[in-house]
Order: sequence, then structure tokens, then C-alpha cells
Amino acid sequence: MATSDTSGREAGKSRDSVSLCACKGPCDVRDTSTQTDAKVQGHGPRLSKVSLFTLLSLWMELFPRNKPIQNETQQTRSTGLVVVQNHNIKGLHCSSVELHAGQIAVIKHGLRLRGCDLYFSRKPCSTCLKMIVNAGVSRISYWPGDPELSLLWGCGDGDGHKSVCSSQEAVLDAAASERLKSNSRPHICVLLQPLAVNTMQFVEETSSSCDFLQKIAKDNPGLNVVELFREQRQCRLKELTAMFFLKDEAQHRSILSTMGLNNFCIEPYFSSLRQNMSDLIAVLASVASSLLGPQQGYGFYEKLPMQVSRALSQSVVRHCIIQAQLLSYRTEDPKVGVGAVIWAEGKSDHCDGTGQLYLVGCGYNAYPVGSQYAEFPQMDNKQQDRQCRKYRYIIHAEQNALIFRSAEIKEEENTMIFVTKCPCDECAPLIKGAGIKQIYTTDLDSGRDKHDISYLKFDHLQGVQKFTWQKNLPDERVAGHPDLPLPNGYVGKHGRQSDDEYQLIKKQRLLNTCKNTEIG
Ligand SMILES: O=c1ccn([C@H]2C[C@H](O)[C@@H](COP(=O)(O)OP(=O)(O)OP(=O)(O)O)O2)c(=O)[nH]1
Repeated sequence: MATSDTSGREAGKSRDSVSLCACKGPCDVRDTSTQTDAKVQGHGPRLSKVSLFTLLSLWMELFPRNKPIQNETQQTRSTGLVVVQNHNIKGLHCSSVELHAGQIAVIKHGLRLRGCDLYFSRKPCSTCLKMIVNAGVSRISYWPGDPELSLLWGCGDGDGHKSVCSSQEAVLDAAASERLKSNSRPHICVLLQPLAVNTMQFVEETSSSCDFLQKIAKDNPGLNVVELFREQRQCRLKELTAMFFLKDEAQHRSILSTMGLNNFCIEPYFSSLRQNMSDLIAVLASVASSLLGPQQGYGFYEKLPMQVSRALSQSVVRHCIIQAQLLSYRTEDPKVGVGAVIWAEGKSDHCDGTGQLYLVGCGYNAYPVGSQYAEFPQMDNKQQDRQCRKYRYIIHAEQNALIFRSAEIKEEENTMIFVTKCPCDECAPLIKGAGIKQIYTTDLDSGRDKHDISYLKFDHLQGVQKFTWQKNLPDERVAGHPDLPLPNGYVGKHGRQSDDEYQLIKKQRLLNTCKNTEIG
């Protein structure tokens, strides 16, 4: 992803200049990201890199799998992981049936983990931690909820029980992790940053008017898309809260203290921690609602199927598009955020919870790395003086995803890009030339010509499969086929439809178990 961290353009004023670190209490993390006042008119607040990585780790935990990771009698919780090197994302992982996210990172990256920052959606167990520490990582940040080896297992998680009666195994593991933490070189901490002022509102507004929802509104003039978005957001908020937030404060305190996070059990840090957690969950709920549910009949379908290689399941595509939407909140364009993620489908069956998929790269639209505030023009095509327009200077999301990629694009593999805006005439040939075989996007802008930027080539682009956001086609020319193997290697009964159904059932089950877990 793009590395430019031009602090002058970090819009929105931070509520608090310090972030919370579990080891030494509040600590300054300004080296990672700063947030200053918005200087550019029309510029929305921007997510800090720490917040982006944290959100992506939570989202990776929910990567659609065709098989449940564990049944409810198992103690290990699924975990998402983001591997970051020099502020660039090098890997997005999640637990598989057999392996924890930390183990997968060791298998995939080995000694390349040296100097990396790892963002976990749960505190990793000691088995993972000892290996990661030995690989020489620089920092391990984790979400301060129930850890990977659940401390809530067997004590009525989510059903209103006040006390925690964790298993001996989990308590022993928590103590071992603490020992590893205090005797190891890497900084092992909770790194949550407060959001810039108005971020939640900005994300909600921009998500509800994103290109995907605009396309639905355009196709269905009578439909109140914003209302549907709000309903979906409420549902998402409930699900995500049940997943990542402990409503019961006593329970949360007890878990924090077992994990050695006693600093956070006292005020004002406890309230501040919970506020930061709930704010990030609210942001994730908005972004995850940028695509309405499959109930509306919309998905990523091919207009003219090439039948060259098969498409991904709709739930995986939706998941990756949301990753791209999250990235778009790091944009430096004063007007429009664009995010792109490139994944490849490897030939062999990988150990990752993502199945055969592995991350190639990701990015967002931004000015050249290291550029300073107002160094480049920021105006759009409404500005008469073309010298003042931004278009010649902004590096597009797809371009940054290619520039900062962590893996090569292999001719023999199916590589795919997920992008939140229709690729423009600069990017469409670039995507094809790079050897990317599938594009998942919206064609809302296709056919537009604004002189400084145009969208004329996408429609005619040959040799790349294009899956655009549209209503399900009646003749079943849809992405995915139930009889073909899915990216994670499962066949037949785990087809696209059952996959989507599985996600719906999972959500429903969650909703049932967490009726009262909305953030108080
Ligand atoms: O494939 C693309 C196309 C565009 N962009 C970025 C570049 C630029 O930062 C912004 C341009 O967006 P748009 O074409 O919407 O132009 P605008 O003038 O900002 O907005 P409007 O649609 O109102 O004309 O989107 C990408 O990252 N990838």
C-alpha cells in the first residue's frame, strides 16, 4: 500500500494526542501517524495507519470460510492478522481449521518478519507468540478483547454472565504470554488510537453514498438506499459488537487483568479504551455496509463471461471489496477516496484461512510518498486553471497497489484486483499489462470523459475478466459455480450459494446470542 504519511494532510483533529499502550500505559505513537487539523476545504477526516491496520485485522478475522473454524466447544478463537513492514501491508491472514494466524505468518514470511509490525484481532496464544518473538518482529499489537485462547470459553460468553471463570489452560497461557512479553525485545502492546473528530459521521455519510450504493439507487429510483444502508448498518453493528466488544464491564476488566493489562482496568484508561474500541467497531460497521446484503440481488457479475477461469464466491468478493473500502479512508484526494487490493489464487492448497488466496498488494489514491502539505495541486476539473488540478500528481489506488506489492504477479496464477472505483484510462491498461486476470469493481463511472481523467477504456478492455456490481442476471451468468472448487479448496456442497447461506446463518446465530450486546 502507499507509504506516504504526509502529516500535514492528516485531516481532522485528534481527540487525544496519545495512544494507549498496554506495557507502559499511554505512549506516544506519533512516529506511526499523526492527525492534525483539516487544512483543505472539503477534505474529510482520514484514518490513521494504526486504525486502518487494526480495522483490517478485525475484518480479516471474519474472512469467509467454507467450513466453520471450530465448533462452539473449542476454546481457540479465530484470529485475523495484518503484517506491516515500514508502514506497508505485507500480509493479510486469518486462522485456518488447523493453524493459528501467528503460525501462518511464520510459515508464510519466516525471517522476513524481522522488523515487521503485527496487528492481531486477538492477543495471540503463547505458542504463536514465542515463534513471532523469535522471528525478530518489531511490534505486536492486539485488540484488547477476548484473546485467541479464549478466557470466556465455558463461562457463558455473551449471555449476560458477570464473572469470568476461564479454563486453567487459558489462564496458564495468559501468564506465559505475559512472561514472553516482559522478557522479549518486541514491543507487545494494545495500540488503539482515538479517531479524528467527525470520522464516524464522515465514514457513515461516505459509505452510504459510495459508488456501489449509488449504482443501486440509479437502477432503482424508487428505492430508499440510504434507509437500507442504515438498517444494514444497525445489523452489522450488532454482529461486530458481539464479536469484538465485551458489554459487561466487570467481565472486560477481569479479562484485561488476566492478560496483564492492569493499566487499562483503572480510569480514565478503561473508559478511554472502551470508547476507542466502540468507535472503531462503529466505523467498521459503516464500511462493511457499503454493499447491501445479497437479499437485494446485487453482486459482482460478469457481463460477457469469458469462461477462462472461474470466479470467486460472492462472499469472498464482498469481503475483499470492503478491505478496499477501508483502504480508501487513507486517501489524500480532497474529494474522493479510492482503495484497491490485489489477491492471487495460488496453485497449491495453502495453510491460510483464506484458502489458496494470498495478498499481492494494496493501496489507495495519494500524492507521491514524502510529499508535503500543499506541495501539489488539489483542485478538481471544476477549476478553470488546469495547472491547479490534482490529476497529474495523484497516484491512483491500483497504481499504488502495484508499486508497493509484496509478491510478484505470476502468469500461471489467477490474480485479481478489487477496486472501489471503475478503473480509469490510466489504470485499465496497467491492470491488464501487469497480468491481472480479473477485476472486481463498479462500472458507475464507465464512459465518463473529464479530459484530465477519463473512464472510456474499461468497457472495451479485452483479455481481463470484469466483474461489475450489478443485479443478478436471470440466465445465471453469475460468478461462481457450485461444482467447481472454491479458492480454499472445498468442492461441491460448499459452493457459492451455500457459502453465502453459511455466512447468513452464522450472522443469524450471532444475533441470537447477543441480543443485548449493543455498545452501551
Ligand atoms: O482508477 C482510478 C480512478 C480514479 N482514481 C482516483 C484518482 C483521483 O484521486 C480520483 C479522481 O476521481 P474522479 O474521477 O471521481 O474525479 P473528481 O474530479 O475527484 O470527482 P468527480 O467525480 O466529482 O468529477 O480517483 C483512482 O485511484 N483509480
